[in-house]
Amino acid sequence: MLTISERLYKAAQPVWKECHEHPFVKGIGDGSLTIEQFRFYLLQDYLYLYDYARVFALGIVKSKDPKVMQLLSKSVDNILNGEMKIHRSYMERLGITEDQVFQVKPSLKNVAYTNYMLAVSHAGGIAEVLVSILACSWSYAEIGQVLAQAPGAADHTFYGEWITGYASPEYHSSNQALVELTDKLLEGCSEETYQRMEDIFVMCSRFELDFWEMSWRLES
Ligand SMILES: Cc1ncc(CO)c(N)n1
Repeated sequence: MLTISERLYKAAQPVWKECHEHPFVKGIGDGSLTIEQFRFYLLQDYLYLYDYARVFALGIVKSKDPKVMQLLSKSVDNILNGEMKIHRSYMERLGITEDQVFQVKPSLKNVAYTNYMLAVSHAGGIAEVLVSILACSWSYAEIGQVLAQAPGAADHTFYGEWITGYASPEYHSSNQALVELTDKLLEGCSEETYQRMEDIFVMCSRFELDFWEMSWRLES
């Protein structure tokens, strides 16, 4: 019998495969991505991450389990003060200040994605919150790992830092904790509930693909 997370993973495979094959993702891996495209992505992703952190914070509000609250508050800290260090480091390298990022308007697809996660999480319970963040976290952990396996990719002078960040044991283990928590929260759930979760997971995976595509095309 598959666990809930294994079922979700399987359901999203066609979309994840497209993410792995996307020229933006491949371009980070082989260093062929233009700095202009990466810069566009970086600014949009920086704005994205503040809302992403808000979704985790909503999970703290929705949870009654102190252990879950602790895990989610650690995740909020990991995003705002860990993951975003990668972005801040690239901003420094590219001469972009935080004030300048906040003058950038979030793109249509960026807003659509974060508003979807926030709406699902506001309307739902802790399980909806977890599942709506899981595709983001898990797909990045997998992309980081896959890209880091290519010889020299993690040592690339520009994209190496991004790859190393998402391939790190810290990122892997914080994602693993989210996968395990999702399984725990949804263990033995009804088929109806599972289907609702699958819809959320697949929708977020499609938004992930859209985010790569939007960044590739500089679509604001
Ligand atoms: C769009 C997007 N999805 C997921 C992650 C991983 O946190 C990220 N940084 N950006």
